[in-house]
Amino acid sequence: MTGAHLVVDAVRYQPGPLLLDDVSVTFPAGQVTAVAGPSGSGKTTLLSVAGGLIAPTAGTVTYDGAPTWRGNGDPRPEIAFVLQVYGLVPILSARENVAIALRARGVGWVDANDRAEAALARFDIADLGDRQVEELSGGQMQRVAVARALVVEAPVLLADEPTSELDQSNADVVLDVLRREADRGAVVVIATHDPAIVDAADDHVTIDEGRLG
Ligand SMILES: Nc1ncnc2c1ncn2[C@@H]1O[C@H](COP(=O)(O)OP(=O)(O)OP(=O)(O)O)[C@@H](O)[C@H]1O
Repeated sequence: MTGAHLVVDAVRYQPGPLLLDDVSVTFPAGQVTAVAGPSGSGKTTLLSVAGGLIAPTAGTVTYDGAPTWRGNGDPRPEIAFVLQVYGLVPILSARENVAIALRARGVGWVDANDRAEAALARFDIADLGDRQVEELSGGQMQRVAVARALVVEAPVLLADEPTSELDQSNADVVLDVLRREADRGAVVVIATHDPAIVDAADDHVTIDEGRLG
């Protein structure tokens, strides 16, 4: 763990409409930071630019001294996401969906499967490992997506509404695991409109109409 911060500096994102307007924020290592704001305020857009999925129109995002945008929308291996639309492969099993995140980072099949199984167990869905993701409920899919992001032990974790489909006890498990990721030194950012998550975070920033408040 490097302990580097994720630094968003004077970012504008304007694919047509102005969606991020002069946003500067540092997401520190070892801390859970909430990005709070109403629906449509720009939380997903900020996480996407911060994590290097889309290029800023102006300004920079850097992690450990290098830009997160690599020119093609492929995130750096140090950055893991829980996306709102999950990004799971519907015809693969829950375990395979988690294991491919490790396979993409060079982990062998046997090890990847074992670690995927353990990650599913953390979220109480080990029994669903063989099920195709398209057969799962929304909340079960969300836990597979969280397990996939967590299993790679990335130093940067960007989670977009990671508990929106979960009941309170499963939401508590996910928040607890994200907290532990920060405790081991990761940058953890959670986009949310849930005041309870904002309260549980170490710090928060507020976004409205693409501007930080
Ligand atoms: N590529 C795009 N082109 C034009 N408008 C866009 C594009 N992407 C997002 N938007 C708009 O930008 C605004 C911010 O969207 P974003 O998804 O970042 O909001 P959000 O805060 O994450 O909302 P929610 O809480 O509903 O997920 C919205 O009005 C959305 O419709």
